[in-house]
This record gives sequence, structure tokens and C-alpha cells, in this order.
Amino acid sequence: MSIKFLPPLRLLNPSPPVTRFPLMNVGLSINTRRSVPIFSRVFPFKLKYPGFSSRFSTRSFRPGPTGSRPEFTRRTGAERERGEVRTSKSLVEDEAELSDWVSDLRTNSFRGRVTSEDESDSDMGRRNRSKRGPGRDRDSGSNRRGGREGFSVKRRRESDSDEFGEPTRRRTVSTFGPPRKNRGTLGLQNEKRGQGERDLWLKRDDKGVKGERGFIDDDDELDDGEDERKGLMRNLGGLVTEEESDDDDDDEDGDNGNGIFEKNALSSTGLKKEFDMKDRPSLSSSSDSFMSETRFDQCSISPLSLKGIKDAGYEKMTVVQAATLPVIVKGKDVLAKAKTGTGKTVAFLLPSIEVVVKSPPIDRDQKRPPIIALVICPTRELATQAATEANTLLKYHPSIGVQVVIGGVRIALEQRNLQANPCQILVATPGRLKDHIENTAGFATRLMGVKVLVLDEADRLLDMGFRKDIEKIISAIPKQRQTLMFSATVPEEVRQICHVALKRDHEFINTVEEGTEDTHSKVRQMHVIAPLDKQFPLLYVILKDHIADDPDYKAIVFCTTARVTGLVAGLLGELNLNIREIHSRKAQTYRTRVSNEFRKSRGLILVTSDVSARGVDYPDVTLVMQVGLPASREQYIHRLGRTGRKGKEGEGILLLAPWEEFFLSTVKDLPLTKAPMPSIDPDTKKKVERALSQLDMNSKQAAYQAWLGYYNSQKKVGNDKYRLVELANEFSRSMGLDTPPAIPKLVLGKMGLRNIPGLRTK
Ligand SMILES: Nc1ncnc2c1ncn2[C@@H]1O[C@H](COP(=O)(O)OP(=O)(O)OP(=O)(O)O)[C@@H](O)[C@H]1O
Repeated sequence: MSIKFLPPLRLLNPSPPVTRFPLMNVGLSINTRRSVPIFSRVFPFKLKYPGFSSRFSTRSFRPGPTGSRPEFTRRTGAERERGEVRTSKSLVEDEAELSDWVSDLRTNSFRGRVTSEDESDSDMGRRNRSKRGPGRDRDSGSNRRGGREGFSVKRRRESDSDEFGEPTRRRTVSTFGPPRKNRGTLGLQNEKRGQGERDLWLKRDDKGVKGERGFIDDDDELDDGEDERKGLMRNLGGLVTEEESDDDDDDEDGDNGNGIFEKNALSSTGLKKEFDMKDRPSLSSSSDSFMSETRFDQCSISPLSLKGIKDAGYEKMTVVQAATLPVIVKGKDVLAKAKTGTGKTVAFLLPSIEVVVKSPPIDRDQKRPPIIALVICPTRELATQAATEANTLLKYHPSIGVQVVIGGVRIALEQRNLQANPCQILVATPGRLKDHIENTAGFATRLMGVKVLVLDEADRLLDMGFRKDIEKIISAIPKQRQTLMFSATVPEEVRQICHVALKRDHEFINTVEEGTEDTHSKVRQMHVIAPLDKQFPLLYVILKDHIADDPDYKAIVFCTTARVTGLVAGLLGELNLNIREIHSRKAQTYRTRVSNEFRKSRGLILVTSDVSARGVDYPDVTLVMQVGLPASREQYIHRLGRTGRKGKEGEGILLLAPWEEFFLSTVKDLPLTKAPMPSIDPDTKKKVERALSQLDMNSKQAAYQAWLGYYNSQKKVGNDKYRLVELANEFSRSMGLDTPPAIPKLVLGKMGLRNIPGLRTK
């Protein structure tokens, strides 16, 4: 599809074309960052139509011949003009295996399924009870932990509190109010924010049309003022209300409770490579500006979507939206990289909605229409958030339904919803989606309608934790489709394997200006290096300082594992800080409720594992603390990205032990500075020790085992098992346990730690 805007601009005819701004059918010649000011002088129209000079560039990516490094190629002008999509080659690595799996699946959909379209729920429950074995209630884990057979569904408990709770409280504090005081938790100065950005966002907020986005929460009630959204939310209602288990599947935070960690093949990835676009035109002198000058109505978006966008309070596109939308609406596969909190969700949802809009309308009574847009997110919170955003955008498309399928929700409930409410857009976490493919009658057939596949947080979805699930999901949807992959981090490894999902002629759109960091300059990043025995008191002191500094604080503390998160939350609670905790060991209803509360609150600290690291859009987070080694450079960036969203200020503090200092070399391109060491007075030390002594022994034991498991999986620490155990015992002492807790022999065996001196077994 050709998109034409402001034709007079064509007269400018800049040359020679090297990088194109996709909104225009013209080429812009920019080869280096230094050429940007020259560009401004030569093409003053940029001032008038800044949206038409982009801060990003696109180019096609083609993997090189087998074994060789991938090469970048640029499509010819003619190809671009035609919007040509080359025929995709094999999109999965082992096609034979996968096609076997699919045919097996299709056959099984008639014999091994959980429910048949005609079966009543009670029948379904009976059959499944008779089929299932013990302990098979973990949703996505069904396959990962032992194959399809044996999958079980709990008997559905009726729930009458299944409401979709959209938070409605509007903050009285302007999100773009005057900059915070010139101070920082550790005494650093705030940087000034750009007035332009502030004004723009204020305008949006002042309109009062978009409240904070919320999560499904069975405890929340729909607000009267949100009436018009009830209809939009109907398909989501009741999905996130009852959990199957409290520690299942999709978004594991690395802690399976035994301290056994699945290694992340993409963790500890290297530094930013040369694949950043070299020839990127710039919009403005501020490298941190993320808003473009392009209005949504300048792009080929349906009038009803435009109305929805307007009601959501969005007027102009963010840079990533302006960069990707024109390419996506042409039908291209896209891999997009844009900093955290810059509007990637709308960037992939809006064009996906447009594909649905252009598809044949469904019959009024067609309850199970083909799923046309499939959005996959790595965590439940993120999936729910994306579904909520989709519903916002779909406000004026009453015939388009969205549903979300995620771990932690009773699968039978989801099956009922899938059967009862038509939906053409499905947002899912991978494990649960795979369960539905394998076990929900008619689901695989519906997936054959997929025209757009979105992988949000693509690098996470393609790492070893999810890769197999994603490959299987991909094999269950048509090859002839459009695929969109988005993330704030796109490490080299992901580029090399992205053809698992993307066509070979996909476009890689990188909106992170070359030479700038992957993080926001308005977020002050500091590190504190201190031995383990000082870390709990230090954490307390830093948080107390932050609270004293900003009564309107909203902080997130990231910990290495779910069990360690539980311990830290217990400690900070004991120290009378206002905390909430979220991690994979918590029930989904609890997670949802806490997430919702944190979104709306101020004066609260969220202690969490990596389930909150990516994508979750909590407004106005003032501080992100990371305690212990982040799983990777990427994870550090995503966690930090919970603050400084939408151009705001923020603060990030990384607390490491001296033997974890090596991590700093993986983020040496980021402006991470050494913080002045906060002092711990004797009273504080005693107070923390007392609080530690109050903590439940079980939580310490669990934290010790999880800690050992986590660091065992981190190559640099885990390679030397003797040293690892010494460090684990140091951690034990930091919790007040001079004698380390005993660990089951079996677990130690699985960790490869049998007979290592210093460990106690049971
Ligand atoms: N065009 C727009 N104008 C104003 N606000 C927008 C626009 N697009 C998105 N937003 C808002 O920007 C915020 C951040 O968006 P979003 O959560 O999609 O960021 P993201 O880039 O996906 O972040 P992350 O990398 O952390 O996942 C959201 O609150 C969203 O409502």
C-alpha cells in the first residue's frame, strides 16, 4: 500500500537516497551522526515538518549463507515502491519435526482435547479429572514438564466477581509538572527536562481522556465513569480471576523453588554491536526526544481507529510509532528496537488492528471467528496490559474482540471465554497459548486465520526459556503472515536467529540513535559496590533516603529470584517500609491486585523479581533498585526502564557485591557512575539485624537455596563451585544464619554441587 502525505514535500527531492523515511516516498541522505546538523541546514523544511525527518533508519536484514554472519541489504527503490514482500523461506529450524508436531496436534485436537465444542463444562471437568495425573495443573508447564498427555484442567469454580477493573483515579500530581528538586537519592543532581516534551505530554494529560492503564483485577469494580469501556472490556472480564497454581509457567523469574535454573542462552550478551543504523537522520537536537511531529491522521489508519487513538489521548506518534507504522501498514515484517517506555505497544497494536479491520467482517453469530492478530508477551502482566491497550484503541470497533490467555488463570475459564466471546485479536503468554493449541477444541483451526504475529519483548521470547514454545506456536500458524518483533534490546544473537519468526527480507528499524545509549539520559544510573553483609542495611538506608527526599516516591526493588524477593520483601516490611511484592511464587490474583495497586499509588515500594522487569508500564516510578547481579545486560536495561518512562526523570541504583563488579564491563557504554557510599550508623545496623532475626526460617532457607541456584547458573560465578559455596554461605550469614541451611541431596545433585565443602545436605 502506498502512503502519501503532504505531497509538496516531494519537491524537496533530497538526494542521494540512502535512508528513507517511510512516511514519504523520498529518500534522505544521511550517513553519519555528524551529518545531522548539516542536514538541518540544508533541509530547513525539517523545522516545519520535523516528523518527516526521522531519527531512525531502516534496512533489510538477510541472514548470510549458513554459518556465515548475517548481512544487511537494502531493498531497491523499485522494491520499496511496490511494497514487495519476498516469499518467506523456512521460518522454523526443524520443519520436519514441527510439521509432525502440527499434524499430530491436529489429529489430537479431536481425540485428546480437553473440551469439545459441544461438551458441557461439567462433562469436560469429569473427563479431565479422569485423565489427569497428580500435580499436572500447571498450565504452560504441561509440555515442558512432560508432554501433552496428562495435561489437566481443574474443575472450574464459579466466580461472580469477574470484573475488569480499570483504575480510574486520576493523579492530581501532574505527570509533567515541574522537574523534581535538584537532588537524587545518592546526592546527584537532576537534569533538566525538555520543555517541549513536557508541554506535549501535559496537553495529553490535561485532556483528562486517558487514565492510567490498569490490570484485570477481580477485586476492582468498574467505575461508573468507565461505562463506555465496559463493552470494550467484556472479552477480558473474568479471565484473570482464578489461578491454577501460584508458581507456574510463562514468566518464570528463574526460581523454580529448588534453586535449579534454566540457563538463558542469551544472557550476558555482549555490548551493543555495529548493527545500529549508521545513516540515521535526526528529528531534533535532543537525543532523548521520543515524540515525533507526525500525527496519527497523517498515516493510513481507519477513521474509527483514529477516533480511538484520539480518545486515548494520543495525538502525535512517538518516534517508534512514526518509524514503524508506515512500514508495517505496507505489509513488511519488522524487527524494531526502541527505548523503554516510548510507545512500542501502540506501535504494534495499531497496525495489527488495521489488519483486522481490513479482513472480512465476521457474522453476527459467529462465536469463534479466526484469530487474525496474535500477540505474544513473555509475562502475564504484560499480556494483560497489551490487551487493555488494544481495547482502548478498539473503542470504536465494537465488532472486533480481544481476549487474553495467560498462565495462572484456570484454563477451563479461558476456554469458556474463547467459546463464548468472539475475538479476532488474541494476546497470550507462550506456555498458555501452547496449551490451548494442544488442548482447546477448535483453537488450532482458529489460529490458521492468523495474519499478523507480534512478538513483544522479542529477544526474551527468542531466548532459550521460550524458544521451543515460540517455534511450536509459529508452526501452528500460517507461514503467509506478517510478523512484528519489538523490544528495547536487540542483542546480536537475536538478530542472528530472528528468521525463526521473520521473513528474510524483514526490516530492522532501530530508533535508538547511533552513539547514544540504550537507556534514557534523564535516568541517573549509579552503582554501589558493597560486601553481602552490608547489603541489607545499605538497601534500607538508600530507600529511607529516597523516601525522605521525595515523599511522592514510588520505588521498585529488583531481586535475583522469587525466593530472594520474598525474603527482601519480608525484611523491608519488618522495617516498616510500605512495600508490596510480586514474583512467580505469588498467586496470579495477588500479582494482579498488587500490580494494579502499584500502578495507582505513590509512597510505595514494589519488591519484585524479573516478572516485572519488562514492559510493565507503571507511571511515575522514581527509583529502580537492582540488588545483586542482573541476569544480563538486557535485563538491566529493561528493569531500569521501569523508571524514566515517557521522557520523565528517574533514578537507578545497582547494588553489587565486589565479586559481581565484572557486570559493570557489560554495561560500560551506559552512563552508570559510582555512587558515594552511604553510611550505615550502628543503630540502623542493629535495626536491620533485629528485623532479619524476625524473619521466618523457611523464607531464609528458601532464599539461600534459590540464591545458590541463581549464581550457580551465572557462568562467571557458578564456574568455580568452591567459591560459589563460600559466597552462598556469606549470603547466609548476611541473613543472620551462621550455619547455612541444609539443602536436599537431590537438589544439590541437580545443581552439580554434591560433595562441595561448606554445603549441608538433608
Ligand atoms: N503516541 C502516544 N502519545 C502519547 N502517549 C503514548 C503514545 N503512545 C504510547 N503512549 C504511552 O506511552 C507509555 C509507554 O508506552 P509502552 O508501555 O507501549 O512503552 P514501551 O516502549 O512498550 O516500553 P517497554 O520497553 O518498557 O515495554 C504508555 O503509558 C502509553 O500509553
